[in-house]
Amino acid sequence: MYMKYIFKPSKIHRVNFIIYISTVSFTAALVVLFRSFLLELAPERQASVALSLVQLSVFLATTVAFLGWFGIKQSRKISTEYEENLRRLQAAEKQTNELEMALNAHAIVAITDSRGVITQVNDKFCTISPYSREELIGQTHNVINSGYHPKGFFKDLWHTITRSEVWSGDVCNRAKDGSLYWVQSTIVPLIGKNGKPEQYIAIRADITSRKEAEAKTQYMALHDALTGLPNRRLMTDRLISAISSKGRHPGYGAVLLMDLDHFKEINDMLGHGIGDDLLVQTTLRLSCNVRRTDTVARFGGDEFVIILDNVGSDIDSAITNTANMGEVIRTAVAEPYQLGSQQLTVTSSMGVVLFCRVDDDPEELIKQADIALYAAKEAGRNQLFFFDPLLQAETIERALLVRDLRQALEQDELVLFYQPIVDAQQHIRAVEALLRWFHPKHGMVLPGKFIPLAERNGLIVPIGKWVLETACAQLAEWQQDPEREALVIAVNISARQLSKTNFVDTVKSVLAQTGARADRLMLEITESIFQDNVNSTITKMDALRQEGVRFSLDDFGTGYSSLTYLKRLPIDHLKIDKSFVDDIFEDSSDIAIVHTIIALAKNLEIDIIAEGVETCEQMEWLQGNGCKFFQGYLFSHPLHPDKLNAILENTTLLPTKELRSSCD
Ligand SMILES: Nc1nc2c(ncn2[C@@H]2O[C@@H]3COP(=O)(O)O[C@H]4[C@@H](O)[C@H](n5cnc6c(=O)[nH]c(N)nc65)O[C@@H]4COP(=O)(O)O[C@H]3[C@H]2O)c(=O)[nH]1
Repeated sequence: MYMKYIFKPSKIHRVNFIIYISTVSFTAALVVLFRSFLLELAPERQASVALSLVQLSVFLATTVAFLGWFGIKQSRKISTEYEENLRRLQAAEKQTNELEMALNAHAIVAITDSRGVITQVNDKFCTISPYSREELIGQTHNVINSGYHPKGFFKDLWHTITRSEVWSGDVCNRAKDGSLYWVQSTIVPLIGKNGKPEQYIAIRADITSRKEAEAKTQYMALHDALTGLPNRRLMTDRLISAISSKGRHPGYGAVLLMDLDHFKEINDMLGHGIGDDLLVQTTLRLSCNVRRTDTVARFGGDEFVIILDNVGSDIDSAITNTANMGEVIRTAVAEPYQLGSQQLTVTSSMGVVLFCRVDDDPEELIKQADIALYAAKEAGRNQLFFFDPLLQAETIERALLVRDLRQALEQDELVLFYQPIVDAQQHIRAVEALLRWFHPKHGMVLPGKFIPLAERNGLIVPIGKWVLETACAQLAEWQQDPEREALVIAVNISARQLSKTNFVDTVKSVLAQTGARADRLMLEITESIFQDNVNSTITKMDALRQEGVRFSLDDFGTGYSSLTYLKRLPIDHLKIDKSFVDDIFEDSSDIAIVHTIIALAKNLEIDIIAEGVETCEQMEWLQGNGCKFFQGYLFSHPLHPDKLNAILENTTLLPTKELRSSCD
């Protein structure tokens, strides 16, 4: 196409050559012609004509010379221009080839006619699709339509390119083997003579891996890494849409907040690997026991949120259906788990709240479900509680109490009271350390109100350590006085404290720091301690017993049956719970239990302490049946340390003369 703008140099040389030859021939012909012309002239005219001819010849020769010089100059100029153009052309061709190669190496290219029928594709298109060229040409792009995009997407695309505008966007296509791939596509219309697009060139880049990475990042931002369940963020989104759907589909939905009972202990005792395994297995059970439209999400730790869509059109059916679904979940979770080499049974507690209004607040619903869950836990776990507005006030009160309890230690608001434990002669042989909290606003708070709260949030560990330090400091003081040095202090130890791996070291270091004798310290544990990891508990007890520390088992017979463990337990005393003592004259089965406990203790050579003795009759009956030690209001209420020390100043005999005489 460039040929019309330039001459070929060979042609120019040929023209110049012809001009030269013609000029020389023409001059030679003139000379011959002039010569014959001169010869025919009269001799006297020959000189003047010859001069004129010479002048003409000089003029002609000059003209020819000038023409020749000009011709050469022009031809050189044309030749230089030609070479320059040729060089440019070759560079342009090279660049075009390189661009084409680069385009083919990186882009998927297709050319279609104005109807979208494919007329050309490059190799890349065939590789990615992977259809052959023959299979593609003559087809429209429908052949790779993935169905991923809504119809409007391609409508917009066509609308843009038929208006002769360039369209760009990300498109998901389906390959011949059915897999999906993503391309970043630019479609350029080629405008024909009529001013309308007559072809389209689609240039695309494969962005499948980028899209996959984006999808993975998005998945990770919205899902829990361990279980793969929707996380708190996605759960909130789902809850928002479930609430807003109530405008279109009236009726009730439910939010169920579930957690595993004693998960923390399992994690602490069996390790985080087992804990994780338990969460994954729980996830499977939850997912298998909800409907496809429901959402199971991990809220954090061992807490799961289940959004139950459409649980009923009226409140009664919603409550019944939700309770049934909750029961299915609770039962599924309670099936034994195989965790590594061990089998474990874990129960769950659930708090439920129903919603039916489009303006329900998702955060508030979760808070209410949490309040209901808290209530389910308080009521003994392994059950489902519906949210009740009355619960809310109680929960707020408890939350405030926990806030204050955190400061109670620092603010010196805790005091250790002591309740005497006497022998049959009412000599004080030991005292039980019982915690009292003097709240600046509420006055004295009993442990029944704050110990369970402290257990729940772990505050019992620092509080328990303070109790141990205070009791041991008291022991060390009594050790200086021969009258009181034989006294023993019983300290309540919670399961949470005992589960700590450093429990033995903590007790030993408190004994060392205070200088208290180990054999004057009695640790009171309850049967609940044996729910988990009995072997580790026994090992810790053995280690402390070797130091001289004694153990008593509190609330015996009220909770988990530890009869099987009783034989293995390194305990020195068994405490008969107040509830049995209360009923020894009322309930024949309680009498039988007390008889059995006493007989059991005798066999195992363990001393019995009867707790909650309030009457002389109770004491006489217990004494008559082999009980040696007694604790209860009959002898003394728990006493402030000053009061106790005042009593113990002179004697360890309780100064309750009236009591003794009334019992005599
Ligand atoms: N009605 C009646 N009650 C009697 C009688 N004799 C004793 N009691 C009460 O029965 C409870 C005996 O303590 P517990 O079984 O160890 O039960 C304790 C113990 O489990 C826990 N507790 C108290 N102090 C501590 C502590 O320092 N650490 C831990 N972990 N728990 C503690 O709180 C529970 C309740 O303690 P308190 O309220 O002091 O209640 C005490 C005591 O005041 C009686 O004759 N009649």
